Amino acid sequence: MTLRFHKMHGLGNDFVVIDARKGAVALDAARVRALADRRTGIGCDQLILIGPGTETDVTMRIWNGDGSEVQACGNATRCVPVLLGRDCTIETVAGTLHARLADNGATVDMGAPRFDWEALPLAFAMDTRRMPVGWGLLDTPAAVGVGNPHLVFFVDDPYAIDLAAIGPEIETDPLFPERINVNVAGIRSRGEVVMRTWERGAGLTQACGTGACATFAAGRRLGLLDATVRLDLPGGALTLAESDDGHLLMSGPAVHVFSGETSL
Ligand SMILES: N[C@@H](CCC[C@H](N)C(=O)O)C(=O)O
Repeated sequence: MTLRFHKMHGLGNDFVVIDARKGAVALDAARVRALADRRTGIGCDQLILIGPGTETDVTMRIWNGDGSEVQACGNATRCVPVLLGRDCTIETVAGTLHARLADNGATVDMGAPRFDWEALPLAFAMDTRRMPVGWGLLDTPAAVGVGNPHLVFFVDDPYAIDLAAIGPEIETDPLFPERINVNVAGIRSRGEVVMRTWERGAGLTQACGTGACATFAAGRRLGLLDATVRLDLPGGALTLAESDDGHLLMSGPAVHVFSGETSL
């Protein structure tokens, strides 16, 4: 049976998007890995399954390329209104998100960040503002939940960090029972940040929307950033703004590249 898909990306963080609003699609970790494989499959960082909503326009489920299902995906959330061609509400396991079309992409209300250690989770209680832990050259991170868990290290030069080497060690540290996404960020001014991400279940990506959200939220919590910030990721720039009620509003591009069919 052939499976129709859409290939999309947000700043090079790429997705296979399956629209199952008109008919259920069976997915498991093995099929996700097969579809995500960049040599024998279609290839993507994450696989996104869109379904019919009851209280919302649609539902969205997210799997990393390693087959792990996760709670949030910022760049993919911007792809949904682009695919639908309209503003929409999206139900995810992390809650309801509001997305609206904007110039060449979308703006998404990603909700309020979480800072409590149990929400991430961490294996035991700890100050998540400046954690008393370190790995190699990286230490004293902040931890932030934006539907999924993130660690944020503020460093002088994010491109001087061998993230491909240290990322997997941190991702799988026993301190993080559900693993964790790892962000390194350099603050250029109160309105500009340069950052990179080692993603849980996907590795180094060109961009991580929830990573940008977490970095912005951590910087705001530490009094280092203004209420609207440009974040420069390897694949391009996102704008993060804090709403009056403390929500994270993320704006940036989202692109439909092609559609196709597969027998995988
Ligand atoms: N690239 C996504 C994040 C996808 C999930 C993440 N790797 C996790 O495991 O939590 C984004 O743009 O937020």
